[in-house]
Amino acid sequence: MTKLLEPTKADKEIEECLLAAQSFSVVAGAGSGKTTSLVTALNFLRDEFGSDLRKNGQKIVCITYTKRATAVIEERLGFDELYLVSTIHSFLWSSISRFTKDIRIALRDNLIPTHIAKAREKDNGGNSQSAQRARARVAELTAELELLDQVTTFKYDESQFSSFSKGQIGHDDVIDLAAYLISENLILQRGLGFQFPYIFVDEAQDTFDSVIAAFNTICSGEGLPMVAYFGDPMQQIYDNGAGVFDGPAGFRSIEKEENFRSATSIVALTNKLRTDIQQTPAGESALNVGSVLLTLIETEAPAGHRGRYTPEQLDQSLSKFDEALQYIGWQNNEKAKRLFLVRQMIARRLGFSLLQNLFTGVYASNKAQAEYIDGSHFLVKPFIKSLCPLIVSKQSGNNKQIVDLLREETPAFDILGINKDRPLKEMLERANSLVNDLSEMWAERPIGDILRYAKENRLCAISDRLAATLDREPRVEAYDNAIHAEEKSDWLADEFLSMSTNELLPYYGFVSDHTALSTQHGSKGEEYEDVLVVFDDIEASWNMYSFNKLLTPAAAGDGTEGQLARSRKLAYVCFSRARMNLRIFLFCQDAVAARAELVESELLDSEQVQILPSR
Ligand SMILES: Nc1ncnc2c1ncn2[C@@H]1O[C@H](COP(=O)(O)OP(=O)(O)OP(=O)(O)O)[C@@H](O)[C@H]1O
Repeated sequence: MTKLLEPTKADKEIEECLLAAQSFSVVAGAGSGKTTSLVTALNFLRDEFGSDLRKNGQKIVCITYTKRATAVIEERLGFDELYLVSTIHSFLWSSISRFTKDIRIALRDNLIPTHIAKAREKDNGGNSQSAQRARARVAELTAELELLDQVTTFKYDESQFSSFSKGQIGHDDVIDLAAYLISENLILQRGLGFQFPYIFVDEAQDTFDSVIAAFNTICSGEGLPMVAYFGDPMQQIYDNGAGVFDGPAGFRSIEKEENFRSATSIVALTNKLRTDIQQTPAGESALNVGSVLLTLIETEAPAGHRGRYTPEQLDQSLSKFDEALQYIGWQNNEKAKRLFLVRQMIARRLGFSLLQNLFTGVYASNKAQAEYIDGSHFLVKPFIKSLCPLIVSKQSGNNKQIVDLLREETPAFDILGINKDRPLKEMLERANSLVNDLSEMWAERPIGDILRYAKENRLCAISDRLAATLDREPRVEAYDNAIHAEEKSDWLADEFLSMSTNELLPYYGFVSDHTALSTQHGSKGEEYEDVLVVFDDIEASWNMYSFNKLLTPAAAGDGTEGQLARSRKLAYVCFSRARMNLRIFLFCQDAVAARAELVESELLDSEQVQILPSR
């Protein structure tokens, strides 16, 4: 059912800007309907100027922060080719990738020398590890610089790191490279400005400064092209973000003061976390008080290494979490989204800690880690795409789904594939017997055996890299980072293949977004009826944040400016995801003192703060 949208003053102002081809920035808090206004504006442009734009072969570009947001907006626009909805990385790369010569010059004259200068700053000439690493990095980059002329094409395949001499541009470098090329190259500016006369940027607070500057340069003249930013400085939760996102000279700043998402008690809390914008509940949500409740969970002072819990203390803290869930009556609230600072906290609760440790440990490169997080790493991909869904279907007795999965993902069952002439009945029987065997092996055999079975019986697509890994002997040498750093993925694979399958289903559930657990950063842009935000600084063990110091500084001590700003913004993002009911768990060491401080600070009323009774 489509929601009835209330007309807002901001939408009127946006229309005026679009008709006058004037750039603008919409600056507004959480739940104010920025994304909604963005989609409304894109539809308005289609109605007003769509046919002319189509005739000229021009498109409206809309930059989103995540691929998920891209999909949502594309759908809301009816997959119309008038729009190019894209993440910033793909948009920038598609804009510059043809300019091989210019890319080479930019790398030679700007990007690589900048990297070299940065590495030199870390070299004090001494023998410390960081100085040695910095010198090695300078040498590596200098060698890359010399090989640059031999590169015939440059590519960006979403990998995090660049290998310039192989023509590979990494995630962060794409941004710097494109921003540099656009701001230096008038032809590129004009070309982009003609092709995309309207540039829309959602979540502008987390868009890189250099990109905002580049878009502003493209749109610096009178009339089209124009740029429209939508964002909230308070929701800047990634350090690369601009925070502020003014348009080019002459832009109009548009504000929205409504909050259409959250019930009034939640808006009252989020208003207290900021002073720049104060929201008024609006629309249907203004009719609900909803509820906010913070539960203080007292734990012992950490007795482990570097201020962490000992394993026993960690167990205690996990069981207190379960007790607190019972205490607030949410142990069976399946729809409540539970937000945690770090993935390891989720892994512990869902049961994939060993996998999490492996893919964030010494054998995992940053690339391996990133691919593990999105499920695309060559070792885990067959499980995410085929084997876990097959086991889940088998467990729930869904035979039709088994056949569908096999047809979609497996060469041997493809209706146009090698077995296309075999009778259907025979294929179904074969599918059944293979999945039965798979399911029996699953409980007993290590991951390596499962993959070999899947490979032999063509149960899923197996990449060449995985096939080679399955065929080689395990490495017998003890891992030595000084010698084996380049080949560490062998040790990663060997350990993975020897593990049991126990943790694969919970990991698959999390990666496929089938669980109610999410990272706090990952909740950005989303909304849920009920939200539980979990703050345990000790378990999270991420010093960049301290929610105890943010919320109860007298009890927990003063945080650094950075810690407090980051924690405040993330808390704001998390709290503002809730439509109706917000629950917060704050682990602390002196619950009575923390409660008194919280109430005195007037962030929450006394009936909104409770202490988990000790057993
Ligand atoms: N004009 C409106 N009338 C009624 N409901 C609205 C209106 N605008 C937005 N909403 C509703 O309010 C909620 C929040 O909207 P939206 O996600 O667009 O806000 P946002 O500002 O982008 O949020 P955030 O910055 O927190 O991610 C959605 O459920 C949306 O349907």
